[in-house]
This record gives sequence, C-alpha cells and structure tokens, in this order.
Amino acid sequence: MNQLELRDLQVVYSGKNVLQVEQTSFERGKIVGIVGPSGSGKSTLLRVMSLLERPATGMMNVFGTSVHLPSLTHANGLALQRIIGFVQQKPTMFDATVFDNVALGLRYRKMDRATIQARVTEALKLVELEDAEAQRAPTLSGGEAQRVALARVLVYQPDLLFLDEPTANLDPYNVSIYERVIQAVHRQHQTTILIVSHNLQQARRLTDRCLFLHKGRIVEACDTASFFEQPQTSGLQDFLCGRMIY
Ligand SMILES: Nc1ncnc2c1ncn2[C@@H]1O[C@H](COP(=O)(O)OP(=O)(O)OP(=O)(O)O)[C@@H](O)[C@H]1O
Repeated sequence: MNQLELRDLQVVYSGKNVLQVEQTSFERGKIVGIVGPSGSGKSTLLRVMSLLERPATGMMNVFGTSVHLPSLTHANGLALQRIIGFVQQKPTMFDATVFDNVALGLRYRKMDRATIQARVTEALKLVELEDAEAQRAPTLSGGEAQRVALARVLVYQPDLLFLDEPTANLDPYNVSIYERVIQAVHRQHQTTILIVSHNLQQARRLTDRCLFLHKGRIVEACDTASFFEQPQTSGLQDFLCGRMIY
C-alpha cells in the first residue's frame, strides 16, 4: 500500500478535544502542506505522527504497516521511528560540534565511521554548511541552526519527512536555501514530506497538496492549485484572505 493513512485519531488535552481526524491519507512521494490558524492542532498532528506523543485513539498505516498509536511502546515503534525525520519548530542544538549534532542519528543506528563521515559531509554540503563542521552548534545563528536541524534528519535518509514551521523567523536567503534543499531531497529520494507553514506562498510553491486544519479537524484537503484558487469552505476562504476565523 503506497499510502500513509490515519484513522479515528483523537487527541485530548485536559478534557479538551484538540485533534479529531476520522480518516485522511497522504500519497507516497508527495509534498503536503498543512495550514490553519494558530492553535488548530498542526504541531500536535505532526508530533503524533512522529510518534513523540500518543493520542487517545488512532491507527496509523505507514505504507502497509498498521499501528495502534495509543498502545505503541517505544520498542515496538523503533523501526517506524527510524524512517521518520521530524524537524520541530524550535530544534534543540546539543552542546557539541555541528558534525556531532548531525552524526547523532547515524551513531544510534551504529553505522561505521567512514559511512558517518561521508553522510554527514554530504548532508552539510546540501544545506550549505560544509565549513561549519567543527563549530559548536549553540553558537550558530537561527537560520544556520534550522539548516543543521534539517541536515540532522536528512543524514539518515528518512522515508517520511515532517517539518514544523521550518522557515519561520528566517531571512529570505535562508528560506531559499531551505526550500531548495527540500525540493532536491524530494526529487532525489521521492521522500513523502508534510510541511506545516504559516507562509502561504511557501505552501503554494512547495506542495502538491494542502490540507486545512481548523479547531482540530481537517476541513478541506485537495491539490494545491484548487486549494488556493477554489477554496470550498468559508473558513478556508476567510483564512486565505487574512480574515480572523473562529
Ligand atoms: N501539552 C499540551 N497541553 C495542553 N494543551 C496543549 C498542549 N499542546 C498543545 N495544546 C493545545 O492544543 C491546541 C493545538 O496546539 P498546536 O500547537 O498543535 O496548534 P498549532 O496549530 O500548531 O498552533 P501554531 O500555529 O500557533 O503553532 C492548542 O489549543 C494548544 O494550546
């Protein structure tokens, strides 16, 4: 099965339903944008799909393998976790060199030194930070840190790449590097990419498909051109026009 699918997903915080998805699927090898107002559940959705958080209910089927998310243990989820690359909104840089930060996932996978060296060099070159290998990661600028965070997941060549507001707070130069990298990775590896973005132009530039999340529900999901040119619901129409929606 060439799909990533969610069914009967529900996330509840302090008695409040913050995410409720009956069914949605993502075609393998596509870039999908997730947009919606602040607090609509976008980051929660990515955290749950990255297995960092367990929902109250929900099944996820990843290319034919089905998992019951609430009961998934760390040990049972490990194989799946290893094909997922998640870059969080505010990535943590460990107090080590850029090289060691990027090598982390490969060391967990017990790869040999030569492979680690080659993969890290390649990933840093891709994000245009090959000269920063020896720099202490906490001294990086915000834009550089975001690119290192991306290199840190690209280095293990994930099948699924989840990006949460990857270019918020970056200048146009860093945004364009970041977008080029995403497109190059997608072209080369046909990675399935989900990207949360408040930058509607970016969602339009990068994605094949978009979904609109409002109050924890997927209200609209379609190809990117239709999403922006023919929004069906008043919620999405208002959102795209910059009107406050409730
Ligand atoms: N750990 C938590 N405990 C309680 N409530 C939470 C927790 N995490 C998120 N929430 C709530 O869940 C809702 C969805 O949050 P989420 O961060 O997923 O929204 P978002 O769409 O990503 O927002 P933004 O665009 O502002 O980043 C919000 O109302 C938020 O306050």
